[in-house]
Amino acid sequence: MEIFKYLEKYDYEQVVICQDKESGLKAIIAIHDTTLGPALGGTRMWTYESEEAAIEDALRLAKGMTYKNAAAGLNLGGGKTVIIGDPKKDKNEALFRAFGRYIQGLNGRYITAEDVGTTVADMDLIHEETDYVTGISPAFGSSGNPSPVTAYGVYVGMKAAAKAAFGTDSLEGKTIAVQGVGNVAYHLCKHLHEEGAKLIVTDINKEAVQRAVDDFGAEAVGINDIYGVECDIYAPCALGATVNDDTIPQLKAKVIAGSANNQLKEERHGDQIHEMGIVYAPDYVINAGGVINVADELYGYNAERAMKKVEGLYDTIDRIMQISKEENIPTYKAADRMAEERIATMKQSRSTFLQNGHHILSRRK
Ligand SMILES: NC(=O)c1ccc[n+]([C@@H]2O[C@H](COP(=O)([O-])OP(=O)(O)OC[C@H]3O[C@@H](n4cnc5c(N)ncnc54)[C@H](O)[C@@H]3O)[C@@H](O)[C@H]2O)c1
Ligand SMILES: CC(C)C[C@H](N)C(=O)O
Repeated sequence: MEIFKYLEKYDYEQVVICQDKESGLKAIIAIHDTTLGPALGGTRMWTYESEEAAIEDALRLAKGMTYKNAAAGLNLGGGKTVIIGDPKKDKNEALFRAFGRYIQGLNGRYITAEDVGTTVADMDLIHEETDYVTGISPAFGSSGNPSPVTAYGVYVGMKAAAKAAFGTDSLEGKTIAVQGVGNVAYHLCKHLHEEGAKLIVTDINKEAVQRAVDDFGAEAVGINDIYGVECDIYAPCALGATVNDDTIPQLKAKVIAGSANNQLKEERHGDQIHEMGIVYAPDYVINAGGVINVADELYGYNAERAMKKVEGLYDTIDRIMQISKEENIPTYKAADRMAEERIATMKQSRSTFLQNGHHILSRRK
């Protein structure tokens, strides 16, 4: 990867490579765009095939957060961190505290939270070194684990997508194929089960699968069988790029709606599913519940206010579906336009110089 060429192409602001020999910290903080406010995005801990793969993931995820935060109406820019390591084996106190010190060094340009492989306990360790972290323990007045809220947002967004495909937003009797039943998808399955949906699940973690089978009567299938199962909705809730050349021909679902980030391997896959008549709920719109929830901490956390905003994801997805239908454009394009227009408008309106400029962090004590 020619890093500066890539940064220039997608207009990234900053990439910070963090190393701490004693604790084993190897992290990449990517800040994509801070037009709307400080970059807020989670920290992923994962075993990457190569350093290049880790940098690429951080960059793609950071750009996704710019669009997610903009489309969700938040006054926040986009950033993300990846920590290279095995979340089961490589975590230690010093690692997260060293990472917290790097975040503190950015002086509010980047705020972190949970993502795949990190937990509230990890955020609490980061919090020992910096205030620029959300999703810490509720005992600190924080919102805690964002996953159940993300799941609720995916649930209401899925209903709006179902309305576009089936003419009703009821999920009762619908068959939903859930890929990955981790933190978000477990709670999503709970909502779907309660509404009377039939669940088909898969996961590389056998215990996670068994929990869904036991708790929700889900049917378990093999890792690669999930794409081709007879179902109404495919819910990608593991990692990204699962809508691709290999999987699209297998899909029987009429709707794609799940929590994973970067579901389309490439944009052309979004065009392809649109032409096939598959209704796609854009990933960064439907999965914004968690960031909406943690962002509320910056105003002094109020669960009721945050949940009301998360419920609004139904209307946002509904609006995207309408634009897509009226203009016959893929839903991902309708969502991108919505996000880009907000950033462009705010860039214009915030360009006036203010000696005492106000921003979202001004309210923090
Ligand atoms: N946690 C949040 O609040 C949040 C918010 C927005 C988006 N997301 C995104 O949603 C997705 C899930 O997040 P999470 O927090 O639930 O993570 P998680 O790690 O708890 O769950 C992911 C699950 O996917 C499984 N998995 C990994 N690779 C798989 C594969 N190839 N096939 C099947 N299963 C596989 C894992 O074993 C795990 O159980 C991620 O893409 C994340 O970025 C999460
Ligand atoms: C800020 C976090 C809740 C971010 C979350 N992992 C996401 O991808 O939206």
